[in-house]
Amino acid sequence: MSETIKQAVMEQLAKVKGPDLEGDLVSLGLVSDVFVSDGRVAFSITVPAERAQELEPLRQAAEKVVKEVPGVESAMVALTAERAAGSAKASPPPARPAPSRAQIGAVPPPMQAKTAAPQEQPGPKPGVPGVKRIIAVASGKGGVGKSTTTANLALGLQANGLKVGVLDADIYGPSIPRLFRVSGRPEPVSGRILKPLEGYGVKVMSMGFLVEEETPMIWRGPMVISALTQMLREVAWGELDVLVVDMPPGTGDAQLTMAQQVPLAGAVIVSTPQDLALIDARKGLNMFRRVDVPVLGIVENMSYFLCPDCGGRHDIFGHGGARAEAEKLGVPFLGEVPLNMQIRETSDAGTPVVVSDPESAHAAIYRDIASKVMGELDRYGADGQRAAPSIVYE
Ligand SMILES: Nc1ncnc2c1ncn2[C@@H]1O[C@H](COP(=O)(O)OP(=O)(O)OP(=O)(O)O)[C@@H](O)[C@H]1O
Repeated sequence: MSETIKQAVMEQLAKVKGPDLEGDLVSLGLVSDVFVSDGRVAFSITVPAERAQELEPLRQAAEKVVKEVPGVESAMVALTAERAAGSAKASPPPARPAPSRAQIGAVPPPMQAKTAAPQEQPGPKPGVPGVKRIIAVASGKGGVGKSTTTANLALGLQANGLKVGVLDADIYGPSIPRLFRVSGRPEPVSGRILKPLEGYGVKVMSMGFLVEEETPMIWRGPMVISALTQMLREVAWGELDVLVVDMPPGTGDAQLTMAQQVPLAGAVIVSTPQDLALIDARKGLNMFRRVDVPVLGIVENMSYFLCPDCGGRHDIFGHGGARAEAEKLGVPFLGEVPLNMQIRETSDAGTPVVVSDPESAHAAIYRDIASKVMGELDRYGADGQRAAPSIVYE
């Protein structure tokens, strides 16, 4: 069945003209392997990185024709950049005679990824040697302070005596390099294995190290998943008590597949108190429950505003929503972080408050959240499977 669909998909794609309206996507060799699973189709089209935005209509056209194939329920089409080996910049794709595996744009040769089918196989998830626990920090939508929380939580765990690493999987806007003030390219230690960079004693690996800043964030779907698995498994993490994964915001297919493929011991959901963010947070919660990953709790970020002038506390976003929601949903409430200039300035300057002002009340809040996360982790096995809640709330 899936072979028939695959063939029909290729036939449809052969009707779509290439980026310069010469030839078609298939004969130009721009289509990656096509993955088919339960009516879900995923593939990528290779384009020059600098033309990604301009070629969005091409992506949409390909998606549209593929959805017309009988038996196809959804199509995940990604534009990926191809680059010359050893070069950081994407180069125009050479015409190829036949469809070939697409390469991940801007990934240096040791990281070049094989494509992987999203959601095709849950299978056993092997752990990462030396890493005791992997946890995800997620948010239902962007801009809620997920990366700021990831960085300060990781540093809080370290302040509580743990050996910690951070894997920045937020491909849409990797902010971990900035938060830890680390840059450069990870060097290979042996073969394909890369050495993570280090900031404030925390080992850090990020998609941001592997792409040029100006490279459009066009990595989506299956490409991203395989890059993520390689960042997990082809990085010399060494001995870690906890590896904290900063997930991309949202609850789409890419996030679900990540949640499925990474051997997670648990997930922390970051939300602002607004209703909308909470609805999104609830979606995030359900996403992890669907794949049997325990939700370790919810952090309410930008919970309230302490006025530096009058000293008054202002619940500008209607504080308390996340605590009530957590109680309703039966997940731990990990703490509330105020909307605060110091948190913002220290994050944006790459000196998160837990390290730059450890005596401050804000640093204490993050350490407390870290302690609660540790307490929750103790309740589950390293694979997060034992005693994972199975109820999905709608
Ligand atoms: N508690 C806070 N008080 C003040 N500013 C904050 C707080 N938390 C985060 N910020 C600021 O909000 C902005 C967004 O934060 P951050 O990048 O952590 O969010 P995010 O959810 O990871 O965003 P994205 O989804 O876009 O990656 C940053 O400028 C950060 O400094």
